[in-house]
Amino acid sequence: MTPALDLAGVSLWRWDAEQRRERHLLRDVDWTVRPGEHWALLGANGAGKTTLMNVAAAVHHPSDGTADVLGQRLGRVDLRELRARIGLVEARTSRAFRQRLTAGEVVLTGAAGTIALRQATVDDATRARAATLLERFGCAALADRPYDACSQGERQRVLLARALMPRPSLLLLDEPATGLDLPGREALLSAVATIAREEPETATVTVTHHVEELPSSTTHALLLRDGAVVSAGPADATLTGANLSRTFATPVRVDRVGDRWMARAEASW
Ligand SMILES: Nc1ncnc2c1ncn2[C@@H]1O[C@H](COP(=O)(O)OP(=O)(O)OP(=O)(O)O)[C@@H](O)[C@H]1O
Repeated sequence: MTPALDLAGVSLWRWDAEQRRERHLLRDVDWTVRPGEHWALLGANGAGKTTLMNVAAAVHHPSDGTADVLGQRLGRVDLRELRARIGLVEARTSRAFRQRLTAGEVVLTGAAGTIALRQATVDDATRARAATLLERFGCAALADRPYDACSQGERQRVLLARALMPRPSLLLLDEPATGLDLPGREALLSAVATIAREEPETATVTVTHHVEELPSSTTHALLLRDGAVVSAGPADATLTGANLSRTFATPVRVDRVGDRWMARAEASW
């Protein structure tokens, strides 16, 4: 089975004009994500999570090493075609919908991966899929509501439905629960767990700072610090107090609560 993601020795650096030297954002990252796996990507602010997601989303090329996304080697393929097979939910996507689209129309734009909607190009099958996805995430009643008028939590679920329109093989969620209240967060996490159940071949990666924001479907985790992998592998073996303490450079205790995780800083006094 072709991995959804296969990164070997991936490093990425950028020229830092202030310091007048190259700055490493990723260092020698090895990472394999297989179809049907659901990864958590955790790290402190500035650890390189978004940079790594941008490699996975075929947005950035590594400066060194190789990155195969859905079996295609970055640097050798048409990125637009590859990106069409990847679902991406990030804050930037939400901000892009400034025009007056309804939530249902925002989902429809996912079919072509555009921001604007060309109604004339939308066929009945596309409309039916959009309706099914809205229903699946408890958003059927929002279909005709202006997207701008939806709550933050509703918008995130609408964006999840949008990302699934082209039946992506790889779904990338960059801090999907940020800014959501408790019911909003739980509704989102349950939507992500539903994807894991109903689209068994789809691989997902969820970026977060908080283990409490990981869906119950999480199977694996990769912990990043200063652009380097601290630990990666099956979730229960990776999301340990010792590993998270190294990742966040502070003593952390982790508890498994049912099918979720909870972490808190160990008192240091
Ligand atoms: N184009 C760039 N040029 C120089 N430095 C960059 C560039 N893009 C990102 N960085 C730096 O690389 C580091 C990693 O950034 P990245 O956004 O990947 O971290 P992150 O783990 O997603 O952080 P956060 O949790 O705060 O979103 C940061 O220190 C950031 O300032």
